[in-house]
Amino acid sequence: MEAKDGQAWLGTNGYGSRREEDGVCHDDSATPVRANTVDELHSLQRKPQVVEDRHRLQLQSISASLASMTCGIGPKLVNGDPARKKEMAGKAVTHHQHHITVPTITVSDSDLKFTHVLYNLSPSELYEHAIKYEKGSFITSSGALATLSGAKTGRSPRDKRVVKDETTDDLWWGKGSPNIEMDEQTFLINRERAVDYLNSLDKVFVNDQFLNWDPNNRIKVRIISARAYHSLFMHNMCIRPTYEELENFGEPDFTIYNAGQFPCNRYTHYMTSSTSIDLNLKRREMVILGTQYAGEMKKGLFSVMHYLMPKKQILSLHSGCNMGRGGDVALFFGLSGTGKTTLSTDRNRILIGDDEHCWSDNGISNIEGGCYAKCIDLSQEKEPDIWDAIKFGTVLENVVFDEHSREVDYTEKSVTENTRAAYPIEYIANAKIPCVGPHPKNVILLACDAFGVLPPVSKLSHAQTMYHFISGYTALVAGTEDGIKEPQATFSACFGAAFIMLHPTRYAAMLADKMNKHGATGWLVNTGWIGGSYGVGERISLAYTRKIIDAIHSGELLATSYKKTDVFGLDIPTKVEGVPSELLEPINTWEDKDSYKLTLLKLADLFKRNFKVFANYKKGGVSDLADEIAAAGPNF
Ligand SMILES: Nc1ncnc2c1ncn2[C@@H]1O[C@H](COP(=O)(O)OP(=O)(O)OP(=O)(O)O)[C@@H](O)[C@H]1O
Ligand SMILES: O=C([O-])CC(=O)C(=O)O
Ligand SMILES: [Ca+2]
Ligand SMILES: [Mn+2]
Repeated sequence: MEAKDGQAWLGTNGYGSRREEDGVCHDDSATPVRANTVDELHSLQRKPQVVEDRHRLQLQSISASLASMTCGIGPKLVNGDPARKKEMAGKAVTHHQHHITVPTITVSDSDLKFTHVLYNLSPSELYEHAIKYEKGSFITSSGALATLSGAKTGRSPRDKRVVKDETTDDLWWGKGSPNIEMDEQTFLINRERAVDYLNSLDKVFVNDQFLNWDPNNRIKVRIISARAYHSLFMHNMCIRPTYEELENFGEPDFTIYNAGQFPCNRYTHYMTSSTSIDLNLKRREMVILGTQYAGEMKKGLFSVMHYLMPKKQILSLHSGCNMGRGGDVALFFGLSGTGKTTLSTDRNRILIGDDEHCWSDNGISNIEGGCYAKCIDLSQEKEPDIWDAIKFGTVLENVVFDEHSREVDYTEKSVTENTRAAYPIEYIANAKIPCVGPHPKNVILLACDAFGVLPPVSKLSHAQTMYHFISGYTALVAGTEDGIKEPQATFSACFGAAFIMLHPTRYAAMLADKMNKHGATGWLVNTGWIGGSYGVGERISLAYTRKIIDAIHSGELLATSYKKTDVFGLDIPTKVEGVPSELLEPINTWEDKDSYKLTLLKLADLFKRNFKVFANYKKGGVSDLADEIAAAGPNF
């Protein structure tokens, strides 16, 4: 048989044939190919890569990002891959191993050592890197990439620092604020430490992606990291650029240097541990040292949006969001673990996003391109859509699985209670792409009340909505923030004090204004305990909470009759379709009524004391509302 230029060999009849010789049947129906070795055969799998000017510009841009502050110019670039030494020829070469959409670039500070830059790799490539090089990375039975985040399995809010300079006067500083100051010089020391670390590696991953589905307010982000896990996580969580968008990406608006495997130097000023997450708004950069928990990148960028968006009169929100078939949009506010992801992911509705949104004059837009679901006790029966999203491409953090079958045991907490799945939003079957929607009709405040005294649902007046939004009460569920081992009552302004950059009243004023203007109704939903506090009672079933949420969406709860509670003065419905009526009033489910009353007063007192600092705050623009809002809290 003859080879025909560049064509695979075909059988004599062009299709392969069956011949009978010596009474033996030879099956040569398989089409032979022109290759003498496995390597040659392998090379036929790939399409040739063309190195274009634009790719050269991208390399230059990445080189500038990775430049040491003290050395001036950025590291030298060559194409290559650490596993393919022969390509380290010291110059840009056209090579056939890679498809054009996944250029592999090499960067170095010295001519002697090269650091390979792996630019916007695909999930398949990132899987291969993770499995080959990162201990604890495995493919689970459903196809997800199981990985370990190391010693930190939750965020470290006490290690967050924000550079204080002339541009950050309007930030929220001081008591209660998440913004712990650092100076520019110290930031540069940590930045240099991260850049030196990254440049010392054989390879780094670079993601160029977008945040915010609102095309007028989109920002370009670059994430430089050392692990395929981090790159795949951000691939899933940020908005993925199309080929054309990537070609025209240009310079990023914000850059993350994730050197999480490497600690900060505790002798450095402002450092109180070996972990540091440093935000510099003027330089538009973030440095991560001493934690590999990927949520730091996600929430670090969220903080940036909480700074940039309000400057444009756009409200940034720690909320989930979904939409009914009729176009009615609901927001789900709540702290970590209260149910934003679980309840916004709803078979009967269209998912706009599970965690971070913007509310502009044009409506709602998701900031992210993916979802980040808690996995503890996940079941196919209770959360079928999240279950189905855990497949090839999904990052599964810190889960425990069977060594042989690779079946995940979602009840296992031995690594952490904060097990997580990060998947692209289109893995949810009824996601809305692009992730935007009209102005919300319902604003649902979720609280996971470990005291068990808040009603499962109440309708809020305007002032009550503001009061509870500013209070941001919940019982923090174990594990999401480092060091918290069991549920405890907590207040977090705007249901996200760890991420907001301005004073809470600034966001509250914007929310009040938007809800007024667009006629949205506020609700308080307790997804926490009934029948007693944590330890005595139990968490309300997800099935009941879903019924309550259904009744809010359908309008059923607007039409029903209400009863006012003591102390908190909440309006509770007397009937909700599918939920036992006695459950709607907490005192009914408590055996020990005296204990209920004491607990109610205890919680009310905690609310009161927490709100004091806000009640007197006049700077934020809600001053005329302040008295009314303060009065909307508990009275006793
Ligand atoms: N009645 C309930 N309502 C909502 N969630 C419940 C309920 N009972 C149990 N859960 C569980 O509580 C958890 C809610 O977590 P979810 O991922 O929705 O939190 P989140 O608000 O999105 O937090 P984060 O901001 O950290 O992502 C899930 O594990 C869910 O299964
Ligand atoms: O940031 C995280 O680790 C998870 C999350 O969504 C939150 O805490 O709100
Ligand atoms: Ca979530
Ligand atoms: Mn969140």
